Amino acid sequence: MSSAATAQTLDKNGQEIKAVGFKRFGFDSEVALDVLRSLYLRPHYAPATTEPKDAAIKADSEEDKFSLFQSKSIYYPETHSISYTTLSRFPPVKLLPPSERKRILVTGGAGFVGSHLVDRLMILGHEVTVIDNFFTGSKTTVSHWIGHPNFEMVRHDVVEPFMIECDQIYHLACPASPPHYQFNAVKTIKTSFMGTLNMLGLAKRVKARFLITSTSEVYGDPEVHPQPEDYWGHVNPIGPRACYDEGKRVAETLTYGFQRQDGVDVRVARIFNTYGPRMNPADGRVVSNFIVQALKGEDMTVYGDGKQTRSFQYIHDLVDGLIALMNSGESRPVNIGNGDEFTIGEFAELVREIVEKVQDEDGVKRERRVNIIYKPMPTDDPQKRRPDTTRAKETLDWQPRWTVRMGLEEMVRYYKAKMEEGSL
Ligand SMILES: O=C(O)[C@H]1O[C@H](OP(=O)(O)OP(=O)(O)OC[C@H]2O[C@@H](n3ccc(=O)[nH]c3=O)[C@H](O)[C@@H]2O)[C@H](O)[C@@H](O)[C@@H]1O
Repeated sequence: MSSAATAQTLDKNGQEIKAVGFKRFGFDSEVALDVLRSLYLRPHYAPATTEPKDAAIKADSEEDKFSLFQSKSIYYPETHSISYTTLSRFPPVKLLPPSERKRILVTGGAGFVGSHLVDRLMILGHEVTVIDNFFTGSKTTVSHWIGHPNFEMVRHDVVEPFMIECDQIYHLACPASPPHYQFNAVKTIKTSFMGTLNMLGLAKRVKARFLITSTSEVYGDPEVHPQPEDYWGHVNPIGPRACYDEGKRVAETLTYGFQRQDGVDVRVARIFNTYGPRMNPADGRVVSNFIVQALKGEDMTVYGDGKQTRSFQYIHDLVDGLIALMNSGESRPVNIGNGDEFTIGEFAELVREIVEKVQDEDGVKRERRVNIIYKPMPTDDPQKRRPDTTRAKETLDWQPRWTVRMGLEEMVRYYKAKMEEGSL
């Protein structure tokens, strides 16, 4: 077994990360990292720390203890079939007094970002309702909460109105990876426009605070570097990415329209490239592609000459930023991203090195070192991207803590365990 279970996760200042989140703006979002890990990493990488008190259900082994809080899928290669398990016991959640317990709606809550946000809000003791149409999201990302009294999941497409009493709305629903959002461009822009209109209408009606996850893509192929929030962007309105970029731009316009006209309490997060466990391996984005390719021993595909840049943020930093923004008084757009910028060529080499490190720790023999190969550049692919996060630092007191290396190591372990189970 790997030594990774005991490996330390160090932040950008070399301090160990034991918990994520913080108490800020009257909202406590702090959760022990091992508790979160017990919801997505397998036992040999992250033993669960929470011991059940009841002797009758006390687990015999690390493996049993761990599986108390995580649903599993077991793959049977002979019949190419899969068996899903459900939990008989839920991860412990905080007992909040009713005055502090919020009713929170998360649209797109079964997606990659949504599921991590849901984990955090649930552990913190809030009542969470997820709506998702499962186009890119999956029930497996939140299956460990299904049946919990504080949790509800509804199959619903945000292009149709939805009614619920709630205090806060995190509006995440929209396909976000270029191959997915270009698959049905009309549906993507419809989701951004109609979905945001419906959720803003709901926020207005029930007087909920509304947060939309916008994107760095509103800056298009930027002529200003790094990108501050007051940069208006450089977007091709008729190109293949426009359904997403312009969709999110109009969603922001709607959001501020409801604020000005109807007094809706709004928050706008512009999220920069984010990665982490539960990213769909077939997502098509660069981090999942590179890790899966390297783990499978396949060539890693760099598009173009690999000189374009991106700045990668780990999922836990993003969730910290989203929760801080939601509970703050900042209603202007806020960039949430990590300023560590890489060329895609450099990034391919870093991912390859980290995959090899994790394989070596686990005693995996490689047949060969994977190659990095070059493929045509997609149309309108932005040449550079790095967030200016001064506003988030000043108004939210938020800064990313995870190094790209630390986040990548964890994500590699997550995908590797999935591959060993046969579910990837
Ligand atoms: O996160 C963001 O800020 C936004 O950017 C992403 O778009 P993009 O930056 O193009 O993300 P990727 O598809 O991961 O591509 C990053 C870079 O890697 C390249 N790439 C991608 C995949 C691959 O296999 N190889 C490769 O070289 C792409 O051409 C691009 O230059 C997503 O579209 C959005 O969800 C998101 O809002």
